[in-house]
This record gives sequence, structure tokens and C-alpha cells, in this order.
Amino acid sequence: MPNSMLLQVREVSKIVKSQTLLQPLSFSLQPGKVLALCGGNGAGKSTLLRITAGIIRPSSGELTIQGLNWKQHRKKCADGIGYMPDDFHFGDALTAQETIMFYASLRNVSKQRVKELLELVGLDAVRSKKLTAFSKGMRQRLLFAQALLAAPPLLILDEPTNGLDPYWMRSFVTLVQQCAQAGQAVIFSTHQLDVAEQAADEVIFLDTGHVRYQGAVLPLKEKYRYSGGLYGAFSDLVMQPS
Ligand SMILES: Nc1ncnc2c1ncn2[C@@H]1O[C@H](COP(=O)(O)OP(=O)(O)OP(=O)(O)O)[C@@H](O)[C@H]1O
Repeated sequence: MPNSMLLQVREVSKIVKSQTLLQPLSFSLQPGKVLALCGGNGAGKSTLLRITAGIIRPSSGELTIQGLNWKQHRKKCADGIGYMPDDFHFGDALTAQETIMFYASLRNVSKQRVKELLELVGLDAVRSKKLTAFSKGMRQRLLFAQALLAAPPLLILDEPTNGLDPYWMRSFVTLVQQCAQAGQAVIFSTHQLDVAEQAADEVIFLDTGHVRYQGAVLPLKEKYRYSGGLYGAFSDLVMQPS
């Protein structure tokens, strides 16, 4: 039933200079579902998310967004996603409002929507401050708002909770759940397995480009209820010598 899937990834791999960064992997995501991508440093999370966001091309396999193949429908696929990279730095010369308005103008998003989003990520009161005065967590929240701007059907978030304090970590979970309730699909990477456990319906554990687990979060939560939840599962399925 490919048409009910918002995102379909089929046998996608990535090889750079004869080094395999991602073994062929497949998964799909329905509207309203949240998928967490977990794995250690260098596991391939950002590589997979960049491929999904159309930033880099896979070495093999294919991706469709809303049934459209990335290769043949780049513009339509790009319009269907909101992407939050893990290593992006806004210029410091502009204020938060000016920065987000710039991205809003590229996507034809209203001033009212910008205001709502700045409120949602707790930056409305500091919207006139230059980004030089912003902390890491505040920049992350602005980057998150940028991804949400056009209310895209698919959100691709690379380490969105990196640098967030416990309050905003918790708020991130709530915001992601609200996006899912509104019918958006979300894929995000994280090292914070408690965030994955709270926010995601499905999870992929990646280990040096290999999938060690993919499936629903719930059975893992139940199986590892008394042994650390998703941390226990990760330790069992990924951190054991193979
Ligand atoms: N352009 C590239 N050329 C060569 N190797 C690369 C390239 N991009 C990433 N890699 C390698 O691919 C592997 C996966 O990197 P990736 O950034 O996807 O991991 P990650 O799971 O996001 O890691 P982290 O949690 O540290 O951010 C790493 O070994 C990295 O060195």
C-alpha cells in the first residue's frame, strides 16, 4: 500500500570512496507517525537524514515522498519537507525575527505564522535580539521553528534536542506529538534515548551503517520495562559485540 506512505525508503545505501557509510536499508513512514533514528557517533544518522532531505544522493535505492520519486520530482519533494540540519549556523548579523522572516519569504509563509512559531519555541520575547546574543539552545529552537514554517507533511530533524535544557527537551516531545496529531510525519535523530522513547512510535537503531533494530517503540518499552527502557534495548541490541 505505497500510497498511504508519506515517506518510502527502499534499499537506500551510501558509499563514499569505497567506504560504506550506510548498508542498504528500507523503511516507510505514514502520516501522523514519528520515527526516531538512534545510534552512536558515526552510525550514519545524518547521512540517512541528508539523503532523505535530498541534500546528498544515495549510492543505490530510491526514495519517495508522498508517492513522488525524489530523483524525478525534486521541487515537489523539497516543498513537502521541513529540514533541520545538525550543523547549521545562522548568520549573526540579523535578529531572530529577521532571520526567520528570510526563510518565511522563501516559502511564502505569513508574518502571523512566523509570530506563532516564535511563540511556540519561546523566542517571541527575544525576536528583536541579534543572534550573537543567542545561546546554543535558543539557536536550536530557531532552527526548529524554521523547519516548521510551512507546516510541511514531512519533518526531518537532525539532533533537534542537542543543546536544549530539560524544559525545552520536554517541550520538544510535546511539539513533535502535536505535529503528529496534525497529520505530519516526523523523522528525527537523537542520542537521547529517553526523548526517542517519549516522542517516537517507531525507532531505527543504526550501528556503523547497519540497522540493528527497526520497528515499533512499544514492544521495546515493554520488553525492557525493568531494564532501562530504550537505553536497555539499545545497550542490548547495539552495544553488544556482534
Ligand atoms: N562526505 C563524507 N565523506 C566521507 N565520509 C563521510 C562523509 N560524511 C560522513 N562520513 C562518515 O560517515 C559516517 C557516518 O557519519 P554520520 O555523520 O552520518 O554519523 P552520525 O550517526 O550522524 O554521527 P554523530 O552522532 O556523531 O553525529 C562517519 O564515519 C563519517 O566519518
